[in-house]
Amino acid sequence: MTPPGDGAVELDGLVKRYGTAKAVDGLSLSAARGAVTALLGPNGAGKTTTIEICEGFRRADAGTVRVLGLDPAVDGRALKPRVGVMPQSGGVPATARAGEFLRLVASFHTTPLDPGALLERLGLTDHARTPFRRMSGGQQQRLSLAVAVVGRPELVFLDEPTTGLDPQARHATWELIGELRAAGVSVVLTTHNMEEAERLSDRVVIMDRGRVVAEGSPEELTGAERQLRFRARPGLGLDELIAALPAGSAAKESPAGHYLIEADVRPELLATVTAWCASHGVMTEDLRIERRTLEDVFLELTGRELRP
Ligand SMILES: Nc1ncnc2c1ncn2[C@@H]1O[C@H](COP(=O)(O)OP(=O)(O)OP(=O)(O)O)[C@@H](O)[C@H]1O
Repeated sequence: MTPPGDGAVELDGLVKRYGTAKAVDGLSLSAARGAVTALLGPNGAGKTTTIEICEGFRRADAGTVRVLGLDPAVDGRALKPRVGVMPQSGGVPATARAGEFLRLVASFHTTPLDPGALLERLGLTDHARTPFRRMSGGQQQRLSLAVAVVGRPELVFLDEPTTGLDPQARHATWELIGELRAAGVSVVLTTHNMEEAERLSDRVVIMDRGRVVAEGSPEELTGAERQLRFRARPGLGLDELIAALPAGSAAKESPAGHYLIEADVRPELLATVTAWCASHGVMTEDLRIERRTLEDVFLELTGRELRP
């Protein structure tokens, strides 16, 4: 067990202003060693700014930053060989050829991964001789990921590692991140993809407007409760339905024709809802019982949707 305060990343009261706007507004978080921590939030939440401060690319205006116990603004040189960075875009010179560049980066490290094998598993073997600027966006992203991990870092920062990737490339990336974790590497990633956050992370830090609005394991955040969803004709009399449900149940229609029932979902509840629909001549579609999603959690906390 890592003692408190000895995480891979420890941020306390972090503030970053651009002009008069606060991109990061008193943010504190801890990312445990050997775990995957996701910073999840909508566009403009301050995720990239936070991660760039941790990488030493930007200076904070206030607060403390510790990365592997060091201050990236001061100890950049000591951190460089221990930390892998995948920026949101670029990070590789425009004319560099994928294979050569990856081998070059590998040569700076004492026990690198095999660059050829890494290209292979990220589906880049056929593009090993392609200059970075001629690669597609998805290929560039995968090469940036390879560059971030080839030196077997203790900690990697991945800024939106799968945005824009096709499903196959996304799964290859997820698999690689899972293997990093299994090898004891600390991973801090940013995403607006809830599925990604839920599937990959030990801990999710939900950010909004430069602040942490919630954090915990995906299970802690979404809770054990189930909810019932179905589609049916718009404008059902929900007050009447709620009256038929156990006390404390809630039901809403949003958008039109999409219904959500938040209640203690047991077989009796299901029977009550379907019986109520039958007695009102309502044909339901897509009736399903599901756990709350991180999207629901975000909506509840901020009143806004996570999706851009
Ligand atoms: N160099 C900059 N100059 C001025 N404002 C900036 C700069 N970089 C970011 N911002 C602003 O700071 C806020 C936070 O941006 P940031 O890129 O950190 O958010 P993000 O959560 O990573 O968003 P996204 O998901 O869109 O990448 C935004 O309002 C953005 O417009």
